[in-house]
Amino acid sequence: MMPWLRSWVLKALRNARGFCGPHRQQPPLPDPQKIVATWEAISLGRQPVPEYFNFAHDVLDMWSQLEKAGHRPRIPAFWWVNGKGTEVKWNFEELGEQSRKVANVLQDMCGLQPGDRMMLVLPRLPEWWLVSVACIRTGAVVIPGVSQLTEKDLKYRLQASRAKSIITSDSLAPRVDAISADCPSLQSKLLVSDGSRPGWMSFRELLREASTEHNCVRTKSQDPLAIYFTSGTTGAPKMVEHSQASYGLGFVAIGRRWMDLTKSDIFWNTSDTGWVKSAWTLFSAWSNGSCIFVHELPRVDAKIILNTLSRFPITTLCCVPTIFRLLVQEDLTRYQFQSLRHCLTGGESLNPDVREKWKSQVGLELHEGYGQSETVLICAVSKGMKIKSGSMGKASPPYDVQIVDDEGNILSPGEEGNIAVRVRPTRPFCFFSCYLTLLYKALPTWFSTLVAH
Ligand SMILES: Nc1ncnc2c1ncn2[C@@H]1O[C@H](COP(=O)(O)OP(=O)(O)OP(=O)(O)O)[C@@H](O)[C@H]1O
Repeated sequence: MMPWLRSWVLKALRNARGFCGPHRQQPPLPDPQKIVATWEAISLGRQPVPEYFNFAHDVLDMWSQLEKAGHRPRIPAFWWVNGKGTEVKWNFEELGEQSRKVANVLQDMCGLQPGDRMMLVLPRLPEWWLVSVACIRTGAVVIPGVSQLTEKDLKYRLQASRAKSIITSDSLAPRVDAISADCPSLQSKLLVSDGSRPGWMSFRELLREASTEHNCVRTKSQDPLAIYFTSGTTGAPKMVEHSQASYGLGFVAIGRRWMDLTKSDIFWNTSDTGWVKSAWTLFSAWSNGSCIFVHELPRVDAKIILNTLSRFPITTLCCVPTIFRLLVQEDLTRYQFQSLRHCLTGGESLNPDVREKWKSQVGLELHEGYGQSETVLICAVSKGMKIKSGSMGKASPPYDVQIVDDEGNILSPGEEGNIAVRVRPTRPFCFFSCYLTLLYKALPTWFSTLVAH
């Protein structure tokens, strides 16, 4: 064959097979607004959930490409400060690189396979966000916990979940050592520390050596992503499993509508990393291309929070009502929050007095939201909604939320009852998959919880 003809045939074949060689031009990147709008439509239940979905590959790596192509302002994707002058800033590309390294550590050093479970108990350190993303890259199921867990709590959680690996810091490691002989499933322990400890692998050392090359696993939308233990208000903590889609896609619209997040926003949620709210922030902020801001905040201190809000260009703030109660006790006229424009709260009842004080001194409303470990956001006061004292807002789509009696009958306005989410005939995709032992099928038509206030 003539050389020019051969090269023409080869080129045509390559293009026909979708070969990504040097001759083939990459298709132009879609408009970020259109991509987020598609994810948002899925998260509102208006479009079907795709069969395969992986947040790290489909969302974070997409933002990394969009960012490289100049479709995002030059703000970090992750911004961590410790209040002592140390800062960590990653854009989406750097976040991708770092989390791929962690994925290699989890796979090669901890032997984690898709579906294996890893317990993640760290204070607000950047490693928490890296491990969360790395678990998604490897298909490992993350089980976050708070640093206050006692030996008994740890033993219960490790035994019940049959976690294969745990990653934690110096303060919790002795408690894990005290009970690990009773947890036969636990095969590897990673320590996030500048020191070392017998029986533990040094996470930071392994990370230094790890490769940045990693192939993200292809996960189905229904594959497990995370297991949360509920607070145990009404009995022993239950193990709630969420899927790749329920968390990975379930927060896009919540991020847009309740949190009012865009690719230009810098979002600070002061929540402990062990609470679901930390994961809620991760998925809602990053799917909308926003920056997650974190202060190490070893102890809750109103002055530190107010100074941080004055010093950094934080646009969106989320704290539990208890923290807002502390903040409004300070002299807020001494602070200027140049960039702050939207405030959120949830996790416990908000006292109207706190909302009014915040509004009168800062000039911003507090937008309340309500949800449980089993759900994403159930109802909320979205931006622009009329704020009524004592109300937690309106149903957050795709949920059909009603107030029902103990038999599941819908009550009239003004009657006291249970907050209920309709789960039959159509199960909302963002609802939890199952309690680890109690199958979803066992639930009645309404999933309900006693109204707490
Ligand atoms: N805006 C809010 N106002 C009042 N309470 C809230 C609000 N948001 C969340 N909550 C509380 O947080 C709880 C969700 O916490 P979580 O799912 O961890 O477990 P739990 O329901 O407390 O515990 P368990 O199911 O183990 O008894 C809600 O049930 C509710 O009591």
